[in-house]
Amino acid sequence: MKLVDSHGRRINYLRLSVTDRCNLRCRYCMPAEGVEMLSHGEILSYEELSRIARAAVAIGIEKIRITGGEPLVRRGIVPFLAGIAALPGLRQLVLTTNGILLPEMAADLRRAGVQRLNISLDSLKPETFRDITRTGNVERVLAGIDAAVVAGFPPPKINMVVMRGVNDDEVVDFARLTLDHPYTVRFIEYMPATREENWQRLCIPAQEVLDRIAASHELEPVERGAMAGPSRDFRIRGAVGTIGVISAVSGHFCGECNRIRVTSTGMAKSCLFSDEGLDLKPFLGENAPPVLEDALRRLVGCKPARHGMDGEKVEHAAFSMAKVGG
Ligand SMILES: Nc1nc2c(ncn2[C@@H]2O[C@H](COP(=O)(O)OP(=O)(O)OP(=O)(O)O)[C@@H](O)[C@H]2O)c(=O)[nH]1
Ligand SMILES: C[S@@+](CC[C@H](N)C(=O)[O-])C[C@H]1O[C@@H](n2cnc3c(N)ncnc32)[C@H](O)[C@@H]1O
Ligand code: SF4
Ligand code: SF4
Repeated sequence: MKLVDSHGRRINYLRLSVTDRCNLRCRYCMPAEGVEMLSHGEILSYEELSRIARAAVAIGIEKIRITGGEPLVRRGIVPFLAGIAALPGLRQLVLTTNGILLPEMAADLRRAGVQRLNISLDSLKPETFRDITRTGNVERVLAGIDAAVVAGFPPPKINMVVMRGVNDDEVVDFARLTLDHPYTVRFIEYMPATREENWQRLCIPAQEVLDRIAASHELEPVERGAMAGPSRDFRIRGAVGTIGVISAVSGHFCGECNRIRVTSTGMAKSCLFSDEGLDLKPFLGENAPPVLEDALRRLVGCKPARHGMDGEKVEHAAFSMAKVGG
């Protein structure tokens, strides 16, 4: 079954957030203190999240990405993932993580049926990494990447949010990782989720990132795979891995958007930057699959054509990336 929105875009990808909690405190995602965590009662149970996933697949979703907060900090995540992986009709179950818990969990995730991992890593320098994440140890993430490969995952996608004056001096180092590792390293434009003053100062346009790499390495475009996300991909000539840019702010990719989101409290969002969500909680009763499916179809029906951001202005209300799941 094909799910198409009112702008003619095929919607086949659900980003499902399972928690707002996290074992890091990245500066661009969470404030240092005073983060209001949701209570257990507010967070959907695994049974409820599974019902949403089932309904989504029933109406045409083929790829589910589990995100958070940090999805691996929620207790019981492995059996939940195994249940989602077994949904008939689902073609891809993938997960985005900060990698901190992968050394212990990678093998179990693979056994549960997760097909691919995207791992966030913003610096290879221990001090810069700690500064960005406020608490993190980069060695844990590097060990997590190794553990994922040993567990049999395909080479991970590594997500780096590029911030001027913070970690942009490492762009070429990250790109060079792909010379002898089969990773896909993706450079993400910093997004003004919280609408902070002077966000433009931090945000480096994807084209500038590409130009910096191209100054010392020849880049060739790479074809987009089926159900590809927003990344535009390239290869340094002769490299075993690839690089990608996610130009969330500048050259936006909304025309090819294929996704919807559901937060861990059951708020469905038709766009990352939508101010309104559709509360799915009233539709989560045990005997309500058709109502839930209808609600998700309605959500797809009101998906906006694009976000209201450009390099100068921001139209959305401030929101927490950790609550929405990126
Ligand atoms: N503006 C915008 N940014 C997005 C969207 N989807 C993902 N991103 C951002 O892209 C970055 C990487 O996201 P991932 O969780 O790795 O997911 P993805 O890029 O869809 O992954 P693939 O399916 O592997 O291509 C994060 O910073 C996300 O916030 C989107 O629909 N709109
Ligand atoms: C919210 S996190 C959730 C999953 C997991 N905790 C992680 O960090 O990979 C999902 C993605 O959103 C990205 N993200 C969060 N805040 C962002 C921002 N302000 N601009 C760009 N990307 C952001 C993160 O770098 C990460 O790749
Ligand atoms: S980006 Fe991911 S790891 Fe960093 S604080 Fe947000 S949820 Fe946690
Ligand atoms: S900003 Fe909204 S419409 Fe654009 S790609 Fe992201 S979710 Fe889709």
